[in-house]
Amino acid sequence: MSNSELIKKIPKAELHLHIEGTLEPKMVFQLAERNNIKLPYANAQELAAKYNFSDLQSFLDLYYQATDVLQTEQDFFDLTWAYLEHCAEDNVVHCEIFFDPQSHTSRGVPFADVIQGIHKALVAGEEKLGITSQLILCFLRHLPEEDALKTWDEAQPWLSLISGVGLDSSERDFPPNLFANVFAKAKEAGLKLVAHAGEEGPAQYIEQALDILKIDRIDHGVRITESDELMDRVAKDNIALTVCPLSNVRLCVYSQMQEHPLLELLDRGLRVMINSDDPAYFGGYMNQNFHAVDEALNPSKEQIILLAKNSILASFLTDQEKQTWLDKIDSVAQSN
Ligand SMILES: Nc1ncnc2[nH]cnc12
Ligand SMILES: [Zn+2]
Repeated sequence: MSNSELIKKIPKAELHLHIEGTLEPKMVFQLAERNNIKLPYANAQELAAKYNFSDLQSFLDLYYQATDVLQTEQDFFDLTWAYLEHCAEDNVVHCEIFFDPQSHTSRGVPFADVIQGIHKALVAGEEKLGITSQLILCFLRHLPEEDALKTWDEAQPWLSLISGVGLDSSERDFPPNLFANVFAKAKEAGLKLVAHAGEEGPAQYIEQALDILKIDRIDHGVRITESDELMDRVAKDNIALTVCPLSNVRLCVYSQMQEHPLLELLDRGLRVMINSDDPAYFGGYMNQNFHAVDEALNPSKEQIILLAKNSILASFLTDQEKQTWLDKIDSVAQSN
């Protein structure tokens, strides 16, 4: 089997995916029309032509602007359903999805509409496509912790639909320790904890996220390469890094995919896997990320299999569910 076939056939989980980052230019225009919103672009091509980013902030400015078209429960349902169809195509069998409630509630969209739209699509995804999922509420770190605490209060009636909390948005100058209180509350409530750290920010932010926020999994984390000591610690403790190769290149963390440290991290024993982050903006969904890595870094079959296994191992599935998928991965890997 070629690497390309293996990538298509192998079951995998996606653990780093912002649902708002799946809003394709075409859907921006469809929703703008449905919701009577005037956009500052003539058409979807003109909007897509702006997707030329110099860093994280240049992307976030456009990303938050585009989310304005998401207004109703139906919009959130349609957005999530479209993503699940991509999962089905790419053999993503389980996904753990981020959503940013503050970017919607700040515009007057009720929290209930956001979460119910997403949740109903996830339920339909399991029924109709056999894809399992979990939901992770992300706090926006460019806003004060007070705002995150208000969002945490708003989330209380919906905690049964949420598996974890995360931390995203502008990383530089917004270290994890600013969010110690809200993460402590989420931990107390028994939720899983994740945080973007070491995407653009320094390796110390990864350390803070582990030591102060007590996170279970690191999002991005690629700047861990700056600290041998931290790499050893994270490998020893089996803390996973949800790496996003196309995102890192499109946001200029690396100037080209050939420079990406994914395989070095994997060979060093870190639990890394491939994710798409904001696929509508960065050039592709799960398998496009795998193919880009395959082309630039020339991984072995064993490395591709390990990346898929790590996606399952680092997920918040039960041990039994994990074992079922690991066995399926082995059987696909052994079939020629
Ligand atoms: N790559 C990313 N980093 C931080 N915040 C984000 N929000 C959406 N995508 C993000
Ligand atoms: Zn992200």
